[in-house]
Amino acid sequence: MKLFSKEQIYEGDRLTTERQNISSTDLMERAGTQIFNWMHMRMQGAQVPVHVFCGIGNNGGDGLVLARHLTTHGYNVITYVVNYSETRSKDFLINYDRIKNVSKDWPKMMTNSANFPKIHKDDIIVDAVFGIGLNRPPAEWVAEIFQKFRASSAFTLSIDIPSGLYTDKAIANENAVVHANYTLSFQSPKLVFFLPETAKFTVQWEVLDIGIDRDYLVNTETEAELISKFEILPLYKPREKFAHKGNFGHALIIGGSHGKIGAVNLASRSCLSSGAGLVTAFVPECGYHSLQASIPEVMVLTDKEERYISDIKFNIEPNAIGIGIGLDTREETMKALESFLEINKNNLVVDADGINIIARKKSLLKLLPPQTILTPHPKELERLIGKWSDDFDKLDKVKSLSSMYNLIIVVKGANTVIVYKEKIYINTTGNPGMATAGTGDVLTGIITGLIAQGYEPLPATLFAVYIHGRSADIAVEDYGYQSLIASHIIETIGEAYIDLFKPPEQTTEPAQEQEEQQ
Ligand SMILES: NC(=O)C1=CN([C@@H]2O[C@H](COP(=O)(O)OP(=O)(O)OC[C@H]3O[C@@H](n4cnc5c(N)ncnc54)[C@H](O)[C@@H]3O)[C@@H](O)[C@H]2O)[C@@H](O)CC1
Ligand SMILES: Nc1ncnc2c1ncn2[C@@H]1O[C@H](COP(=O)(O)OP(=O)(O)O)[C@@H](O)[C@H]1O
Ligand SMILES: [K+]
Repeated sequence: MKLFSKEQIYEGDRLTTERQNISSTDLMERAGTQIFNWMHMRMQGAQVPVHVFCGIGNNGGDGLVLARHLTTHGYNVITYVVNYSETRSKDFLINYDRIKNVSKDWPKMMTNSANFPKIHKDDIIVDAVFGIGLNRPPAEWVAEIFQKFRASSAFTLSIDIPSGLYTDKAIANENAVVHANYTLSFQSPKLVFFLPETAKFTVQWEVLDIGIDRDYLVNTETEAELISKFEILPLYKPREKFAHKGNFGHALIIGGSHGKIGAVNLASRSCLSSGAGLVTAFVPECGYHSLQASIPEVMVLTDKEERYISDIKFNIEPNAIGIGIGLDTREETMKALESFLEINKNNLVVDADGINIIARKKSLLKLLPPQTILTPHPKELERLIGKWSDDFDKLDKVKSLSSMYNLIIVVKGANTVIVYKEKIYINTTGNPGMATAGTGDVLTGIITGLIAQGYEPLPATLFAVYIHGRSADIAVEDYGYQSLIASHIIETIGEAYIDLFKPPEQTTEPAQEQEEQQ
């Protein structure tokens, strides 16, 4: 699913009115009516007090349309205008007149937080104060109103975006943002719903279709894209009946040191389970027996050193190499990695200590082959790009590193973000059960396995991140967040593949729940 920028959304609105020959007021009517339909379907006329707080722009206009329909359908609705500016939008004013025609209870004007009404925790708050037009911090009294929403504990439904969030930059003050239980977003979810610092402002979100011009939606390239089954399924490479293991490539996993051979075990097993034809592990001598005994399917090559890797030499011709897991960062291993990179021409996935070594010696970056994949967790990323001031700054820094060295960078975490040059892909699978040792090693194995069997680096990365999270989502059903371990994720890779071909359970766009609330 494309994530449109604020400018693209405004342009889509404008083009829609032009091509469908409707006014912006008509489009607002559609938007507000969609919100009303959504509430009406769920409330079925219930007389719970609904407090609709409207700003003075078009987001407020949506709120007024909603309040009018709620009123005419007999709901118990109280409407407020949070009068933060005298510059009211045209469509706000039109709808302000329209609501006055259907009710004797005109919207209550608020110019400070002192006249905030009493709101019971079982009431409903609709937040239509700011939409995507927010361009500077809300006034202090408006922020106080947002805090009063929260203090009331009433269910809070935000229209389009929780008020106080920008679409394209970080917030300055967490207290000046509405904490929504649910956000109904027009046409496309907003990027900030997925970033660590701002995802928490809405527990769930859902997209409402307001009939924006189809051609525009289909043909407009966005900088960000949400990755779910719909995007992944077309990347899948089916197997032919007469295929043999030679068709699915040879993957090489290089890593391990004394006490960290398990990382190579996990990556090699997940590499096999992702479908690679052959998998070889290259480890220090101490890893030989445990690997041979525990995964008979994997071939093992060893370094001459017992406890660490000192010289990466092999007599096979792999199609893809995953390197760095459990590797250690001692001097000898750093040198071995550098010598290897100087001669390597293979597709590479670099993880863990592989990244730490590169972060220590940045000149190694230029030795990486085109479209090398780096899979840093937050600490490794910080070593690589330095500290960032906020999520947007982080993404900018990752994009410039990716562009400068032609790298695919997997920023791991809840909603893993894959960055390639200026484009970002946000994964939708995965859960907090994955915050456990070794799950990153599993991801490295899957990406390497997919490249080995013929996937191009970028599709391989998207596919792997999706499947890795999906496997964990399947496994967590049996194990729960606490007892899920990396090996369980490997065991469910098969089910995650099969799941790709199951029809979706819901026909409409499901609501998306932020993980922290589960
Ligand atoms: N453009 C359209 O045709 C449609 C717009 N829609 C709604 O319109 C919203 C965007 O509306 P607007 O562009 O009017 O913007 P908002 O309603 O988000 O904000 C209103 C205006 O307040 C001003 N402002 C921004 N930050 C402020 C601050 N901190 N203090 C005081 N004033 C501030 C800005 O001039 C801004 O335009 C969307 O989020 C969506 O809800 C929907 O009705 C669908 C159709
Ligand atoms: N809260 C979370 N929600 C979803 N995915 C998560 C969460 N925490 C961690 N993960 C995923 O688990 C993996 C952890 O990788 P990493 O930190 O490298 O683990 P390790 O180094 O132990 O192998 C990443 O793929 C990351 O995206
Ligand atoms: K809002």
